[in-house]
Amino acid sequence: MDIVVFGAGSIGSLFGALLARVPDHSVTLVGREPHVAAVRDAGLRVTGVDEFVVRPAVTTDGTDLSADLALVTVKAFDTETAAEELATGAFRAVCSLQNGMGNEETLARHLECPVLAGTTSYGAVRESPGTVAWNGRGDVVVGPWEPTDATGVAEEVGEAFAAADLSTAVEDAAGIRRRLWRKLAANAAINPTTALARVENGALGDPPGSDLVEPIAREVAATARASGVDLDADETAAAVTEVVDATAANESSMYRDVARGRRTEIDVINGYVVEQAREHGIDVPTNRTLRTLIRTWEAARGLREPDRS
Ligand SMILES: NC(=O)C1=CN([C@@H]2O[C@H](COP(=O)(O)OP(=O)(O)OC[C@H]3O[C@@H](n4cnc5c(N)ncnc54)[C@H](O)[C@@H]3O)[C@@H](O)[C@H]2O)C=CC1
Ligand SMILES: CC(C)(CO)C(=O)C(=O)O
Repeated sequence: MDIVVFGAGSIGSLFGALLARVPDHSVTLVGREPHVAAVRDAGLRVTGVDEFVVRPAVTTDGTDLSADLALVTVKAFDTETAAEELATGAFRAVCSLQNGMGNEETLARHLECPVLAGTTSYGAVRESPGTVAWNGRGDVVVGPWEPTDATGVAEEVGEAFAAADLSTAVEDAAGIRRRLWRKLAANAAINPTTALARVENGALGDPPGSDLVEPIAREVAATARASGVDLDADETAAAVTEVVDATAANESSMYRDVARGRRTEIDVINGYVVEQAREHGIDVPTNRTLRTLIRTWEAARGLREPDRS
């Protein structure tokens, strides 16, 4: 399969490298300098879980590309620009592997090809130009964003991932939405709390940290149900606790963003929960407080405009 990976940062570089190992796949990474120059000069080095070097095609120009699949791996606040650039090319399908919600709607607004949603628990950090650290093996799930199209394409993408030895599952549209909401619950509970308390995920496994996990997860589950996605509150809270335990040694992505003074994905995580809850007349005070705290930090650091609404 011909695959463009749009956003050759941490997870994009890892997926690009794993897919590029398959002789039948042809991979093009779209990224920024100096990473692109380093990959062009010496290849893309993977360290950690497995160590290898691949030589995918690489470019800084995301326009006028064509492939069977475009994998979108930019941070959520860059999805709009990515979609605009991808819309100048031609793809059989585009698939987001991003965290948070709303990325698929943004892609569908700009692109005519079928949009797939994806979620992954693989872990990666791009440590230096040309090198990505593969920190954790996980799984990847894909499915069509809309119920009416793309089931066949989702199966093909699943096969392309499986050929790269990625642990892959394919869901229908209802199934992938449930998966995304479940991941959203984990991100809503873990990311802002660990970022604000400056702790690894495992600190939420016991009181007082664990006291926050349940109310956040329950608010997300209630919002999901109001949005037509059947998430049981007890199961969701238990699933989030499992993620806390499984990733106990991790610094969450939001903790890393805040520690490095970078903008976070708060808008598509707790921000999304607050917006959806408001539409359905549900109160989500814990999510609202966390969203506002992280937004306050971003505004104070000049990473976002102050909210006037
Ligand atoms: N890193 C991880 O282990 C995981 C990340 N995710 C999600 O995947 C998404 C990406 O995360 P990371 O890879 O950690 O972020 P990252 O910041 O390391 O990578 C994104 C890359 O996209 C590049 N980019 C953005 N716009 C571009 C454009 N127009 N043209 C070329 N390059 C562009 C950026 O320069 C950056 O290198 C996020 O939504 C994140 O939550 C999901 C699962 C695991
Ligand atoms: C699941 C979790 C919380 C693992 O760290 C994650 O996805 C993130 O850090 O963004």
